[in-house]
Amino acid sequence: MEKDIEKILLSEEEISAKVSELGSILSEEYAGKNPLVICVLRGAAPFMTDLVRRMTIPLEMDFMAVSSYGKSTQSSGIVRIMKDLDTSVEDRHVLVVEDIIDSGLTLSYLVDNLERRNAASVKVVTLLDKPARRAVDLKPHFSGFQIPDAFVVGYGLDYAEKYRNLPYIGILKPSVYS
Ligand SMILES: O=P(O)(O)OC[C@H]1O[C@H](OP(=O)(O)OP(=O)(O)O)[C@H](O)[C@@H]1O
Ligand SMILES: Nc1nc2[nH]cnc2c(=O)[nH]1
Repeated sequence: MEKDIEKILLSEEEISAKVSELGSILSEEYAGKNPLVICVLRGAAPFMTDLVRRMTIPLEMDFMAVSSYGKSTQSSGIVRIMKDLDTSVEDRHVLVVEDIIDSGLTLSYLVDNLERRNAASVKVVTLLDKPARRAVDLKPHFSGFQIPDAFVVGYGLDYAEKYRNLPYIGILKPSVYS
């Protein structure tokens, strides 16, 4: 896998420090609220499992899987729920955990969907934010790193289901996907 990486953008240590910082911020934000922390499968799984272990308050976890049509390295904007929550979000404080916001289309659909289910609040934490490519007006409430407009893999992020288990986040060599 290493030979396909052009450059390491965020090291394991940098990611770990940021996850701890976000965990502290979110523990304060959600103290006494027993939030429902939702992982958007599959990319957000490593971030979610590390993040909740840096949160020091009672919380619940659930998982959703969505699929964007026609996606390889670009979003199409059409989102379908492949696996729904097992928990009702009605009157719950919901925190959606994402690995990356790119066009924003996936999250804009998800936030809207969860708000319609009468959640008490819906907020978003993303590890990575790529604002250069936003197609909708969506800003995460909590964000780890803003990154440049490049295709990144590792720490949950894949290309064709590969590289999710890299412990760091790197920029993929364009020759791998072009
Ligand atoms: O802001 P957007 O342009 O909508 O892109 C962001 C979405 O793309 C990735 O998921 P992907 O559909 O690749 O699924 P995965 O998490 O299973 O890899 C990522 O995990 C976000 O959910
Ligand atoms: N793996 C990966 N998935 C994405 N989905 C949206 N942007 C990206 C990206 O840069 N890398």
